Amino acid sequence: MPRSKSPLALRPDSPWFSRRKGILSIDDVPLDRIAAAVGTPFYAYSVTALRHHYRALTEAVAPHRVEVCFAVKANSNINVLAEFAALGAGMDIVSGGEMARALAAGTPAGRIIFSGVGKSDAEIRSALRAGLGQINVESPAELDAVAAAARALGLRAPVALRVNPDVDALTHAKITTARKDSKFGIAINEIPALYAAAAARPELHVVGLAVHIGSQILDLTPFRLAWSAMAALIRDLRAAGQQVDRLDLGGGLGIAGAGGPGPDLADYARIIGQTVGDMGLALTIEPGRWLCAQAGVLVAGVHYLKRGDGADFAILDAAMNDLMRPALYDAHHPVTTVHEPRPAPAMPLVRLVGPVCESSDDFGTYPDLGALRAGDLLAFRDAGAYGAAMSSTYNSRDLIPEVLVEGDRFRVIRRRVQIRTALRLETPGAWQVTGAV
Ligand SMILES: Cc1ncc(COP(=O)(O)O)c(C=O)c1O
Ligand SMILES: N[C@@H](CCCC[NH3+])C(=O)O
Repeated sequence: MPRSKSPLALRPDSPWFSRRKGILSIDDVPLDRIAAAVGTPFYAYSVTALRHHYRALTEAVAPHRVEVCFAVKANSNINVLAEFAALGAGMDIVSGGEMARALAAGTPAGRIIFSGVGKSDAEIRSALRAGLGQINVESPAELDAVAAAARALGLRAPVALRVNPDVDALTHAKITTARKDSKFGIAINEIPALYAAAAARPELHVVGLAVHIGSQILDLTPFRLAWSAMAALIRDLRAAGQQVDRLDLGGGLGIAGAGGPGPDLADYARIIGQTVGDMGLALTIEPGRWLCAQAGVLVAGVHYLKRGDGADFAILDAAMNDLMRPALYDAHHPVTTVHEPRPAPAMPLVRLVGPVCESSDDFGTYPDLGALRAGDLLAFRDAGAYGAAMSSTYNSRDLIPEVLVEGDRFRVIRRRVQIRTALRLETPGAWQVTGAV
């Protein structure tokens, strides 16, 4: 994960975050006003930023006629999905739950792609019944399961085979997905035989191939390698008489930290054009992070300050269950004080931690937040992707609110999910007797 060098700097590429009368605002809404309305911690997303990112990416890839399917896992709030659906996005999903969300958000079934390595029979059946546009199959066993479900339903399943091209995405080891030892996809040398076998099955409509090499990719070279390998594979398949109409290029485009620019969209689009652009393929990309990360913040309150060894602790009301990327991937999110930073005689080192009983409930050390006081609000930037979507109720903590901001208005799109409500839902069942002892 890239580490931010200058967390106080407001990025010039983020016009939706600015200081208004000294208070950090998202679009035209000061973050302390949202805090007063919903309490802290909370997530807030700028609709303007979501739209900006969607339009910038679709325009960049438009010359190559690429369909954009938002990876729902990055931010699965139905209201966020509805914004993308209204802009014309398709969706990339990985579970029955995500399918329900994508459909509820208004995405046409035919524009939904079902990815993922372990789809259940029930999920496959509902995908077929709903008429999803494409099921990306990740193993011969899963291909059999899809064929069996299609046969039972009397339908023809539109499938693509997900290829593992053995390419290192040069990202964090935990989010690289296409090295030889990865659980994802089917080894590239196994594809020709499997493709031919699948194409011969009447209950399958083999539309083409898919690939996804990892996430938070900043160096575009691995994309070039993977997509070139896909182009060569498709040429071989066609030479062997197979029909390959579609290629799903996956997601993975990374965002930069506050310190520097992210990958260049024009370069990304150029690589698509140079590798697979002139093969008469219907192309798709599945971006998640790039479309929504920079549109969102997590706002946390400083609860206590405490002397520490080397750095003082600021104990926040947000924790690893709200934003787990630092604990999981050592990710470092830029942090900005919502108020103007207070000058301090020497800029203190502050370690931002949460209340959860784990030492890894630690957001990292920040050198220049100024003098903090209890009650201050801090904004964790780049939190619009894999923030709320990955949150949990660990330590029986409530799921926190999410807020959508547009211009000078905001609306709550997820209320605080109280553990008390969850308790009511977890009514104990009777023990089942499973056999004689
Ligand atoms: C199959 C697939 N598509 C798309 C994505 C979205 O990735 P990102 O958010 O990095 O664009 C992922 C997540 O890594 C994925 O597994
Ligand atoms: N969840 C990860 C990325 C993995 C995406 C899913 N394959 C993140 O926050 O960076």
